[in-house]
Amino acid sequence: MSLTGKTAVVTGAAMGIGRAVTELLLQHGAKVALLDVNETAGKSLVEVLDKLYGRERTLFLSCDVESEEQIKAAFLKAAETFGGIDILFNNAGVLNEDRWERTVSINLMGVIRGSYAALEHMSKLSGGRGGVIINTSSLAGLGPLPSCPVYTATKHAVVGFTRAMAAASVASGYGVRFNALCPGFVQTDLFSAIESNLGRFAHLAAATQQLAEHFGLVGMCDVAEAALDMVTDETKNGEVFLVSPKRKEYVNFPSFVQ
Ligand SMILES: NC(=O)C1=CN([C@@H]2O[C@H](COP(=O)(O)OP(=O)(O)OC[C@H]3O[C@@H](n4cnc5c(N)ncnc54)[C@H](O)[C@@H]3O)[C@@H](O)[C@H]2O)C=CC1
Ligand SMILES: CC/C=C\C[C@H](O)[C@H](O)/C=C/C=C/C=C\C=C\C(=O)C/C=C\CCC(=O)O
Repeated sequence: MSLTGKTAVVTGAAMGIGRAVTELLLQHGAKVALLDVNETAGKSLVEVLDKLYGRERTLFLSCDVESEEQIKAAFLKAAETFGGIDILFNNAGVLNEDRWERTVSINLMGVIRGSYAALEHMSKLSGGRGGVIINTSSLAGLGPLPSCPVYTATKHAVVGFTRAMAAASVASGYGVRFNALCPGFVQTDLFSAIESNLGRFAHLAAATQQLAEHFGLVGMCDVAEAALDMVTDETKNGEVFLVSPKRKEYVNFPSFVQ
C-alpha cells in the first residue's frame, strides 16, 4: 500500500517511538495527525515538521487517551481536516507500577478506546475506506518483565486484543487490518525513568537493568521500520512483529482453531 495522500493518526506522537513513526510516515508521503497529552512537546515538534513536510500535512491535537470524549473529538477533527482516516498508530503508553490503574487505563483501555473510535471513520460498514491499525505492545507483551507485572499484563492484553480484532474485522467486513508492534528496550524517556516508576517492585530495579543489558537496546529506526512494514504490507493482519537486537520477525503463535 502506498502512503502518498493517506491519512494517519498517531497517539503519543510528541516523543519517543510515536515521534519516530510519525516522521517515517511523513517521509513516505502520509498526512499525520499527532495526538498527545503533552501540548508543549507536540506543538514544538509540529513546528519542526511543518518546515520539513509542509503545514498542510501535519496537525497537532491535544488528546489524553484516557478520555473517550477527547479521542472522539480528535479523530473527528483529523478526519475533517484530512478527509478520512486510513491508518491509526495506537502508541501512547506509560510504565508506572505505582499508578497501576492509570497504566491499565492508558496502555490497554486507551488502545481499545482508540480502535473503536477509529472504526467509526475507517470501517467500510460505517462508510470508511478501510485501512490499518497498529497497536504498540512490547517484548513485555510476549514474556514477563518481573519488575512490571501490570505493564506486562497490559502489553500481553494488547497482543490479545489486536489478534482478536483482526479476526473480528475479517468476520465482520470492516476492511481494517490490525497488527501489533513488540519492541524490546528502546532508549526513550519511558526507559530512562524506569527506576522511579516501579512502585512496590522498586527493589527489582537492578535486575531490570540487567535484563535490559542482556537483551540490549533496539535502534529507533528498526522499530519505526517494523511499524511501517505492518502498515504497507496488505497481507499482514493479526500479526505481531518482534523487534529485538537479535530478532526482527513476525511471531508464530500456536493455533488452537482447527
Ligand atoms: N521505550 C521502550 O523501551 C519501549 C516502549 N514501548 C511502548 O512504546 C510506546 C511509546 O513509548 P516510548 O516512546 O518509549 O515512551 P515516551 O515516554 O518517550 O513517549 C510516550 C508518549 O506518549 C505520550 N502519552 C503518555 N500518556 C498519554 C496519554 N494519556 N494520552 C496521550 N498521550 C500520552 C507522552 O506524552 C509521550 O509523548 C508505549 O506504549 C510503550 O509502552 C514498547 C516497547 C519498548
Ligand atoms: C525497563 C523497561 C523499559 C521498557 C519496557 C519495554 O516495553 C520493553 O520492551 C520491555 C521488555 C521486557 C522484556 C521482558 C522479558 C521478555 C521475555 C521474553 O520472553 C521475550 C520473548 C522473546 C525474546 C526475543 C529475543 O531473544 O530477543
